[in-house]
Amino acid sequence: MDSEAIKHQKAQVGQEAVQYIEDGMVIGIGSGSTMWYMVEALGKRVQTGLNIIGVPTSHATRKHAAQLGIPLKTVDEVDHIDLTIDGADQIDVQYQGIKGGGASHLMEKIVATNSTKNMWIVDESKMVEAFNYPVPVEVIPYGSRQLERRLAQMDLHPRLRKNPAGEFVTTDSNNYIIDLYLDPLTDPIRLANQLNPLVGIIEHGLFLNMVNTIIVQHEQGPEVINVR
Ligand SMILES: O=C(CO)[C@H](O)[C@H](O)COP(=O)(O)O
Repeated sequence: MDSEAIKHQKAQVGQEAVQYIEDGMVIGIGSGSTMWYMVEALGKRVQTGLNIIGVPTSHATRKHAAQLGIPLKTVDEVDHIDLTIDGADQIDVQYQGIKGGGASHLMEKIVATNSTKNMWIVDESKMVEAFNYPVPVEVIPYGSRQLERRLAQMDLHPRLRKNPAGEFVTTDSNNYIIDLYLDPLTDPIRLANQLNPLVGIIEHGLFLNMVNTIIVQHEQGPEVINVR
């Protein structure tokens, strides 16, 4: 699929997802380019009378949603979140996900795990047999190069993420990202179990057994997968 077709599918699925938002809901609002379209569509519904509270998962999403007049609260200011809608980098055949390509997976995972339901919205290029996308790991800057060496010793092919200027990418929580280049990654649960005990890791981008509904946009239209 070329990049124009992918962009078109992201826009379509972003608009599609807004139909699932009902008056009175508290909505977790994910991050990334697919979610950008969803936020635009949600803004239009709010401007025509929809009454919701949004809980953004990144500074970028907060800024975008606020500009459109979407009422917002932080995850600590709400007592529940009815539904979180978010993008994903890849989804495998077990409906496990990799997130964090945009470096927002820590806040996204905190919002997701505090949500009654989670929905992912993706273009069809994101659906894969086995993951072949780098797994992002958010790490404390202190000791991050030692951690990178440790991950290399574990054959996890780590690389501290840098921006085009060659500086370490920092997250909204002022941490670094180490990407693990594992291709293919067939056992994400095993990888999560390897990463969880390591000191200095705050959160990895494996979102396991977490999604309730996936909307996959195809050329012919959206496909809704009810996972759990
Ligand atoms: O996890 C994320 C950000 O941390 C995004 O949901 C993921 O990277 C997908 O982004 P996009 O919609 O731009 O392809």
